[in-house]
Amino acid sequence: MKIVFYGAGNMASAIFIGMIENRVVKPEQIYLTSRSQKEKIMFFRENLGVNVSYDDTELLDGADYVILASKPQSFPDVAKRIRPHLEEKTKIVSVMAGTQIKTIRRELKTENPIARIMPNTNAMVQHSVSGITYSENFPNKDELVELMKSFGTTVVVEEEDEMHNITAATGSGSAFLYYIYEKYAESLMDLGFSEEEAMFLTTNLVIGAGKMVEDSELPFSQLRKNITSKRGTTEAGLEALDGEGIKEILSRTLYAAASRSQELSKDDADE
Ligand SMILES: NC(=O)C1=CN([C@@H]2O[C@H](COP(=O)(O)OP(=O)(O)OC[C@H]3O[C@@H](n4cnc5c(N)ncnc54)[C@H](OP(=O)(O)O)[C@@H]3O)[C@@H](O)[C@H]2O)C=CC1
Ligand SMILES: O=C(O)[C@@H]1CCC=N1
Repeated sequence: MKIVFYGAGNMASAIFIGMIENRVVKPEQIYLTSRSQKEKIMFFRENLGVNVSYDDTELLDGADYVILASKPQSFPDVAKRIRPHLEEKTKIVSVMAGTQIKTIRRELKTENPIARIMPNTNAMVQHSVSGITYSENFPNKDELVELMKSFGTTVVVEEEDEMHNITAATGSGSAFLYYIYEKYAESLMDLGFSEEEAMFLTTNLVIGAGKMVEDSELPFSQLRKNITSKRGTTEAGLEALDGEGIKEILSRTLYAAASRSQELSKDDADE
């Protein structure tokens, strides 16, 4: 199998590192290209043993999958590179937020099978939860799902439009959680901890809570209740959090992200 990544940035590298670490593909089956940051992809060649090239003929010759992993705004340039060399057998898989299958088809001027996936950077530790949707002519869907299992779990989305919500929930989702961790650590500093202490406490709290969520069969609400004593410290803190409208804040956050995905799909949809 030959898998070619157009773009080797944060998301692509999380995917191919996850694939290689899980031994689902061999490094020599992976080809990387980028726009200009050659040193970065040479680093991957030296450290992982993947192939690197800027020759589109060589890259696309016999490719089974082409992964579109640039920013949506760079896609027209990527499409120009791919278009003249795309073979009929090559399946196209896009990780780009918002960019619709019909837009990819139009830019690449192709009837080739296209899938859109929406992973997250937890792919690097094989814990992405990724949405996936396919064009009608996509063959052997199981093969792609198996490949994706190497970097986490997958959720098949029947309607492409549902990808907007998946993008908000999981594509962007870990960034929202990291931001909460950041603010938690900053608030510990307000309480009087040093930066080092605040980072140490927050990091271990997050790791421990993650393991509890993984190992325990209890819902989040029960895990919370198990910590909350009547008229105790946790109850006091939770009342303050609820008073600030934590649920509404998170709803607005997710709504803003999903709306941006919709806007991105309109930007490129009908020009
Ligand atoms: N980051 C994330 O958590 C997630 C990102 N996504 C999607 O993944 C995509 C990439 O995001 P991310 O990895 O964060 O972005 P990065 O900026 O980290 O990476 C973008 C990559 O695209 C390359 N690129 C740009 N233009 C071209 C070109 N003409 N030919 C070949 N390669 C090109 C860049 O090369 P160079 O470095 O040389 O400029 C770079 O390697 C986006 O579409 C985003 O919506 C989806 C889910 C999660
Ligand atoms: O911020 C973005 O647009 C991309 C898509 C999901 C995560 N990162």
